Amino acid sequence: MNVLVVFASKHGSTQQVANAIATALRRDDVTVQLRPAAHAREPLRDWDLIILGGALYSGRWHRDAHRFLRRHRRELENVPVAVFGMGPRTDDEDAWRRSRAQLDRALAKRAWLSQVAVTVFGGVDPPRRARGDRVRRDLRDWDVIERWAASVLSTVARR
Ligand SMILES: Cc1cc2nc3c(=O)[nH]c(=O)nc-3n(C[C@H](O)[C@H](O)[C@H](O)COP(=O)(O)O)c2cc1C
Repeated sequence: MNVLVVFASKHGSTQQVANAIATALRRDDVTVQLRPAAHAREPLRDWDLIILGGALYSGRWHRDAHRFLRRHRRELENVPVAVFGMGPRTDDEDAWRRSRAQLDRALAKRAWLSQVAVTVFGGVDPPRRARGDRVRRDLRDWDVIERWAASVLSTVARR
């Protein structure tokens, strides 16, 4: 299976998640390419699955993720796409629900997308310049991320 993992990241945490997904898929003998959304400009051909992840900022999904979907709309209509957003930095239900609602709102404009999975992963505080600041919060759960990648793969393999 050929999988393209595309990410839209500002401070790198979404890129790290995309990287972990690519690594997990490769362990399953999947051929994976990993690209920043802003550089994924060539026509999309021969992908069995595309995984698109983007950070949420101020209620909006990263614009490179939106641009990727706009730019490739025609080609994406027939490819299964799994989507993830990043992410709440406090582990409470409201924060998770808010982030999920933001991602759902972003995707509502893309009814044509063949979504096979949509999820939100925990986020990470941006790097701080000032010393002595409190510890960066990191709500990423790498087991959850790997399990999600595996479940997406089996969903697509069953189709
Ligand atoms: C200024 C700012 C605004 C943010 N707004 C949101 C938001 O509206 N919804 C959300 O789920 N996460 C929000 N986040 C959390 C980011 O999505 C999280 O930090 C993520 O890990 C950033 O990804 P990146 O490191 O790939 O840029 C915000 C973070 C910052 C610093």
